[in-house]
Amino acid sequence: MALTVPTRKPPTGDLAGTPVFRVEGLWKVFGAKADRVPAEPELGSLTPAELRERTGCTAAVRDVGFDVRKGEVFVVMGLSGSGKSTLVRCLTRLIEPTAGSIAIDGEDVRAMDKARLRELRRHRAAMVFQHFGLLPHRTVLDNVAYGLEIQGVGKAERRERAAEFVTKVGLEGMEQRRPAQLSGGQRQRVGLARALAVDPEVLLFDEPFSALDPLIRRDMQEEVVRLHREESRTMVFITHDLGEALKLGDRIALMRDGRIVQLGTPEEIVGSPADDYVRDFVRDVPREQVITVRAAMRAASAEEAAKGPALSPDATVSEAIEAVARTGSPARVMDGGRCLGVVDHERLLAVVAGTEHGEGAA
Ligand SMILES: Nc1ncnc2c1ncn2[C@@H]1O[C@H](COP(=O)(O)OP(=O)(O)OP(=O)(O)O)[C@@H](O)[C@H]1O
Repeated sequence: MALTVPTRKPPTGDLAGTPVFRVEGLWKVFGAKADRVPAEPELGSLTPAELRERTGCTAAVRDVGFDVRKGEVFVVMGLSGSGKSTLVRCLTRLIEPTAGSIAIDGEDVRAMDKARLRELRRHRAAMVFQHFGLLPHRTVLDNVAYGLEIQGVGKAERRERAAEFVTKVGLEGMEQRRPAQLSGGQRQRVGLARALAVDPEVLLFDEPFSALDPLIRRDMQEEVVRLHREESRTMVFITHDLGEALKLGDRIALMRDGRIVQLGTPEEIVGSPADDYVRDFVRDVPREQVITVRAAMRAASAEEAAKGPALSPDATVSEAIEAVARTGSPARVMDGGRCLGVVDHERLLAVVAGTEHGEGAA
């Protein structure tokens, strides 16, 4: 699998740890007797097929809980039918949850009235769909301005803001074109600019790039990483593509049959799969491109701590292999002036082979 995972720092300072969304005990069950399923533990523990047989219901989301932290890209990943879209649509009640709680910035989403919900979807948590719903008779600029128009922003201001975001997504010079005069990737950029222009606190992406050819898709992924870096906007991103999840996600929730089977950083998911299902899922991932030297290092002797190439703790094993091969000596993992540990040939090969214990050094 061709994959490059950019080394990214987790959000720090004010951004770290503050939840935008907090979800607890969330269920979405489709079917006539939906309410019974979360209420009766015996039903909740059945397999999807057993549940369908016993009750005629489908539990698309089953007892899910997680936080989306401010400034992170939170990826919801899983195979088709695992419940990703249902889960993300429940966040703004595009689908009504059956049970559980959802809060945005501490406010109870399930208690919101219609007006408040409209405000939530327009201003606070905007959804970017795979087919962006561009208006064919409008120009690029007017399509981008459309979300602002709905918000009641005046014409001069919305044109100015729209122009700014057209430039931001790299479509300068195409303001007067219509959607039919654009490539698929350019249309996606218009949709992205439209979502960004309304300046929502959170952007929710539902597999926005799955219809694109691989090169344009990579372009758009890089665009999202860049926009995220520039703006630190909180993003929830649905995908069934593991490579995309690893590339974009600060954290990934891996779903199966409506449950989250593991929630963690790309490194945690690849380095310490929670069960055989996850292990199988990530089996073909080049581990050296995801696992960092912080996880791969061992304690350094006094002599090792004094010399050798220096790496940041967030450097990947792949980068370390290059440094060690170049110099022929173990690489030091440095945090400021402090040596946290070293990685040598043996440790690095163990990661590539998947036989390391990943305990790191103190
Ligand atoms: N309106 C509905 N009525 C009944 N069952 C539904 C409904 N919507 C979704 N489901 C079922 O809920 C489960 C989860 O569907 P969901 O669309 O959330 O999965 P997904 O992971 O987003 O899949 P995909 O990647 O194919 O979009 C599936 O079994 C699906 O058939």
